[in-house]
Amino acid sequence: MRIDVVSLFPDFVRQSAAIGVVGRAQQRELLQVETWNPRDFATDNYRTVDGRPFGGGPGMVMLIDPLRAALAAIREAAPEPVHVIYLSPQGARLTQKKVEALAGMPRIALICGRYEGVDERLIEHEVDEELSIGDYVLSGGELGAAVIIDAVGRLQEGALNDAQSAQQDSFSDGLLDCPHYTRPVHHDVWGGVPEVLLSGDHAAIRRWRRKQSLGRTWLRRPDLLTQRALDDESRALLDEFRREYTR
Ligand SMILES: NC(=O)c1ccc(NCc2ccccc2N2CCOCC2)nc1
Repeated sequence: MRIDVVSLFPDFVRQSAAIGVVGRAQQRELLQVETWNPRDFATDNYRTVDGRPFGGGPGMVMLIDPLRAALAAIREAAPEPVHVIYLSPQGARLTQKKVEALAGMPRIALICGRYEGVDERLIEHEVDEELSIGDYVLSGGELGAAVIIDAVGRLQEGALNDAQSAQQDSFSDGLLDCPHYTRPVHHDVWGGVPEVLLSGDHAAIRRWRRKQSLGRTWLRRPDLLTQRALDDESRALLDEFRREYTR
């Protein structure tokens, strides 16, 4: 999968994508991240990329043409069609479901706005999808781009090892994760570890973990539960958790 990023701060995007699982996915050529600076496509001597807003008001707006020229170069750089995404507070909330859809695409381009954003005509004519990583304001779209690169990059076939993809499974079915423990089995300040995890009874451990995921989702994010039907076994486990919890 190829991801092209339009940003006035290409180093930030490149460096954040060069570490960890995503960096390794790039080394293995499971993922390719390229950055494009609109300033390199500005035609005036001052390499201008922003303009004063029509209608007045504070701040500046990113000009159409440097962004349009960067997108043309991106399209030119490889044959596959490009799905163009604009990161902004006005976008649809990014979810794991959306991440999985994006991860299946051959190419996406991410436009990172700075200043007060970009000229609306660029969005109308060049952007396929506007996405937000959450209901808060950032100084630029680059952190959103880094989030998408990570979430999508780690889903590329072969990016995660077996342990990591197992971890992925517990999240990807729309529930919160269960608690995790490691040594010491008894911490002198914070006590012990749930007995079942030391039992070696793998069926019971699986059951306990599923029950914890369901219970935590019910306690912390009940909205996630309304979005998915539970099978009979899960329903029974959650009822058991709820009975124990309210006792
Ligand atoms: N939630 C998100 O995904 C998110 C994304 C970007 C972003 N900022 C860059 C930006 C991009 C587009 C439009 C406006 C702006 N902003 C510029 C600075 O002023 C506020 C508006 N902020 C939050």
